[in-house]
Amino acid sequence: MPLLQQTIEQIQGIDRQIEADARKYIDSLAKPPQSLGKLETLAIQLSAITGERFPKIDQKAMIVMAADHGVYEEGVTPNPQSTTVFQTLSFPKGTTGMCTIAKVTNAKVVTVDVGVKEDLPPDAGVIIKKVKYGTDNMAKGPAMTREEAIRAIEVGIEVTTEEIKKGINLIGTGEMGIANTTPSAAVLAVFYGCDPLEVTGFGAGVGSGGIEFKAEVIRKAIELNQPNADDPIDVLAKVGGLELCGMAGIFLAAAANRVPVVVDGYISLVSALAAYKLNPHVKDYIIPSHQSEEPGAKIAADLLGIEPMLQMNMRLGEGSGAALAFPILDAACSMVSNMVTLEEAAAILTK
Ligand SMILES: Cc1cc2ncn([C@H]3O[C@H](COP(=O)(O)O)[C@@H](O)[C@H]3O)c2cc1C
Ligand SMILES: O=C(O)c1cccnc1
Repeated sequence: MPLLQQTIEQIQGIDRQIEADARKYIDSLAKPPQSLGKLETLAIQLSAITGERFPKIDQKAMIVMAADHGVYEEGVTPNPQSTTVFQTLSFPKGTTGMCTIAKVTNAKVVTVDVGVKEDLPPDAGVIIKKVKYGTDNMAKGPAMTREEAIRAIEVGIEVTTEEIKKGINLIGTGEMGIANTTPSAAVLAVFYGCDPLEVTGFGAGVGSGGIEFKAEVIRKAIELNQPNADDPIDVLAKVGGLELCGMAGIFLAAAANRVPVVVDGYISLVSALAAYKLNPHVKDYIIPSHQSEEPGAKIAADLLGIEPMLQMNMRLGEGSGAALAFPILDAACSMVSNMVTLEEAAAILTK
């Protein structure tokens, strides 16, 4: 069976019994019920995902998918496309914004070239799994073929499965790809069935035509390619991006292997939504992080039914918000592992 199909079929819902047991145990700790708020919900979700009352997330990885976009030539961003290359090469050095946040919890950074326009040096610490040299311009035709989209999703599955085999027990999703808020908005507009302007934002900067022009390019691409909203792979292939596919693969592989996966901002959320449409159980394995400033991020999170927990006015991408959620997850695990129960605490009196 092809890898994508096999992975989709492997995904099952989380264990509701363990979830209920975890709730009961956390309620028995020395605190008023639910007084640790979202730390409790996170701990319960981690237990239900892993099947462990005391979940371990001591081997963390940020997986970054990097790729370029043919739609760049329409002028949707003022940033040079070469930014994708130098930023991608900076991840293994640990010097990007996300990397500096990931360092706080000693998270490993795994960088994957799934479709950067140029050949990267083989010794740069980037995993080279290039499906093609950037997408084609979706304003002139499909961004990629269905086969290429499937291959890019499989790259995400392969890399993630490999990391899990090596012992990684917490994953965060990240991306790098100049112009990728444009396909993100296109994919979301198709899934949500709205006018692109509603989900188009500033990204890392807009060209001289502003957000209206960016939305017009997206409108044109959707009209031309007619993606089928009920077929997530068709949508990703026609108006998506290679790193969006790669990240969808990360979500699928994490869920298939019962490993928690923290979703970053707008671009990651759109990929998560595509993976969710391939198997709705994926949602159980997704842990929210921050509320990106991009207007579409809220819509994507609502469609997924998850609530971002951090309001930090961030709009960088790269996985920065996901990495920022890692210490909070550590706190949730510490709470379950180290707190005494109310009964144990009260026993001090009788000693
Ligand atoms: C220096 C720099 C570093 C970045 N790191 C992430 N992004 C972010 O910006 C891009 C998306 O925005 P747009 O669609 O407007 O191009 C992605 O690469 C995203 O990760 C960056 C952008 C820049 C310029
Ligand atoms: O929220 C994001 O993922 C985002 C927002 C702006 C630019 N790049 C990424």
